[in-house]
Amino acid sequence: MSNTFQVDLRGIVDLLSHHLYASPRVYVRELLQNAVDAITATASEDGRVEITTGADALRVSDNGIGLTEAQVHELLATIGRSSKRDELGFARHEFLGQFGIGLLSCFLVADEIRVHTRRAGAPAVLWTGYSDGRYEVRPGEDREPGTTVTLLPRRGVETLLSGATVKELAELYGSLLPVTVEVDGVPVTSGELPWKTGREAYCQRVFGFTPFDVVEINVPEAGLTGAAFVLPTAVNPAARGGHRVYLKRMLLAENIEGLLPEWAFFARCVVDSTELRPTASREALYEDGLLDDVRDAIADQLRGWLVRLAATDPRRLARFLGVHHLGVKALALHDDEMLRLVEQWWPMETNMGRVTLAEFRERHGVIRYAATTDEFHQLSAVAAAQDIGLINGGYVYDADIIERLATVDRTVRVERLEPTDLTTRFSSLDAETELRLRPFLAVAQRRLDKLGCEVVIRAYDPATVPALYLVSRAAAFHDEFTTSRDKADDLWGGVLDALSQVAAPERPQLVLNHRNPLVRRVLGLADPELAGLAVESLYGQALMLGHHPIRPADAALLNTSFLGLLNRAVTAEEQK
Ligand SMILES: Nc1ncnc2c1ncn2[C@@H]1O[C@H](COP(=O)(O)OP(=O)(O)OP(=O)(O)O)[C@@H](O)[C@H]1O
Repeated sequence: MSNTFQVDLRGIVDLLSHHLYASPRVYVRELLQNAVDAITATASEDGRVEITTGADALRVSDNGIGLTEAQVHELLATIGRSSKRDELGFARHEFLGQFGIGLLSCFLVADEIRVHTRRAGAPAVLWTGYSDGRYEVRPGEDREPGTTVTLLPRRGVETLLSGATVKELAELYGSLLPVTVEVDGVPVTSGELPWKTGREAYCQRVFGFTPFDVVEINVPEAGLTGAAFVLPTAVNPAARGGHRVYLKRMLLAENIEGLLPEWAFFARCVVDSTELRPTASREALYEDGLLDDVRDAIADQLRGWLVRLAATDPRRLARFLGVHHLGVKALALHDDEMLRLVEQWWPMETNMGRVTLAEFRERHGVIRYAATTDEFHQLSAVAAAQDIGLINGGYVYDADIIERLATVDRTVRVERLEPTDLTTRFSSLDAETELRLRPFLAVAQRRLDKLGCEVVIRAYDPATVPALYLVSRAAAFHDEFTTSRDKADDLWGGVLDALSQVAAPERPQLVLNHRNPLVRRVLGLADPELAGLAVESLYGQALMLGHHPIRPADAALLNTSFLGLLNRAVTAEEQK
C-alpha cells in the first residue's frame, strides 16, 4: 500500500525558527529575494519592489513573472518545491532562492499569508495560507502581472513588521539589489557598490574602524569583487572575525566565517559574489571547491599586498608588523614568502638590541638562539660579553621560524645555544690555582650538595658577574621531575620513580667567576663557615640573575645565608 507523507506545518515552522534561521527578522530577506527572483524571471530592466507597512498588514509587491493557478498549487503549497531548480534538481544560476522553503519563514511573524498573483496571459489568483497548515485558492481581483504578498501580523510580534523595522531590514539586506526597492514610498536601494568609492568611510560606517589599509579583492571565477580592510589594532588571532558577504548583491549575512584562511585574521572583508552558494539557512557559505578556491585567491591577494608593501614602503610594513606580527609569524611557519618577510623585517630580541634575522646573520654569520626566554635570560649578558650574539627564541613562533629558515635555505646556519655550551667556552684555571682552590671547592660543594648543584670555578667575562647558575635542558627536566615526584601520591610517584631511572640528569652548575674581584677574595677566605655563607649567597644571587625559579629549599638557604652574613658584619662592627 502506498501512502503520502503528511507535513505538520507548525512543526516545520518551529524547526525553521529554532534551528535554521538565526532570527525571525530574516523573513524580509526571504520576501525580497522571491520578489527579485520573480523580476529576474521576466528579464525586465525595470524591476520594482514596493513594500508598504501598516498596523493591519505588511505588503510586498513586485512586477515580476507572477504565478498561474496551477503553479500556485504546485509551488506555494508544496514545501521544498521551487521553480528555481532545473530538471536535475540543481539550483538555477540566475536566482537567489533554490530550496523552496523561504516563504515559510513568513510564518515566523504571521499566522496568515496571502499571495495575490497574476502571470501574463492568465487570470489572477489569490492564495491564502494559514500557519495551521490549511490553504485556500480562489480567483483574485484583476491586476498587472506580478505578485503581492500580504502578511497579517501575529499578536506579539507586531514590531517586527513595523515601518521602522521593515525599512531597516530592507535596507540592510537589499540596499545593493539591482532593482528598485521602496519602503512606504522611500527608496532603500542605491545600486552602487559603496566599497568601490568611499572605501575608508564605508569601513568606518560598517565595521567601526578606520582601516590601516584597503586591499581590493577580485576573484573572477566566482564573480567576486570586494575589499579587505586591514585592522589598525591587534586582535586575538583565535577570535575568527566575520565578513560581510553579498550574493548577487543581496546581503547573505554580516558575520560570515571561513571566507579567509585563519592566518588572515588581521583583515575584515566585504565581498559580493555571483557564484558562491549559501546554505539553506542563508546565514553561511556552502563549503565546496569554489569556496576553497576563493579562500586561496583572497589569501594570495593579501599576501601580494604584504610583499608589495615590503618592496615599496618598508616603514609602513614595520608599522603593520608591530600590530599584527603574530598572524604573520604564524603564516611564516608554512609560507616561504612570509618567512622571508619576517626574516627581513621583523626585529627580534637579541642580547645586542632588537635586530632582524637578516641583519643578525650578516653580523654574526650563524643564527644563534636560546629556545626559551628563561634560557635567554640566563645566557644573554655572558654571551654578549664574549661577543656571542644571541636571539631570544622564546616568543611565540620565533624558535620555529628560525629553525624553518634553515630548512628552506641551505645557506642559513642555525645553532641553538644551551646554557651548558657556555661553560665549554669559559677558560679553565691553571693547574696550580686549581690545586690551591680544592679545599674551598670541597667546602662549597658540601654546602650546595643538598640542593643538587655542582660548584665549578672558571674565568669568564664579564668580570662584573660573580657567578652563573647554568641549567642544561636535561637538568631542567630532572628538576621538574623531582618537583612532580615530591607532589605526587604513592601510585603516581611509583611510576615517576621508575621513569626517573631512565633520565640520567646532568646536575645544574654554579660557575664562580675567577675574574670577579669579590669572588677572588671569597676564594681566599680562611674561615670555612664564612666561605660557606658566601657561596650560598652567590648561589642565591645567581638564581635571581638568571630568572630561575626559587624553590622552598632555595628560599630557606637565601634566608639563612643573608642572616648569617648580616650577623657576621654586625659582630665585626661591634668588636671594633
Ligand atoms: N513573489 C513571487 N513571485 C513569483 N513566484 C513566487 C514569489 N514568491 C514565491 N514564489 C514561488 O514560490 C516558490 C517557493 O518560494 P520559496 O520562497 O518558498 O522558495 P524558493 O524561493 O524557491 O527557495 P528558497 O527556499 O531558497 O527561498 C518559488 O520557487 C517561486 O516559484
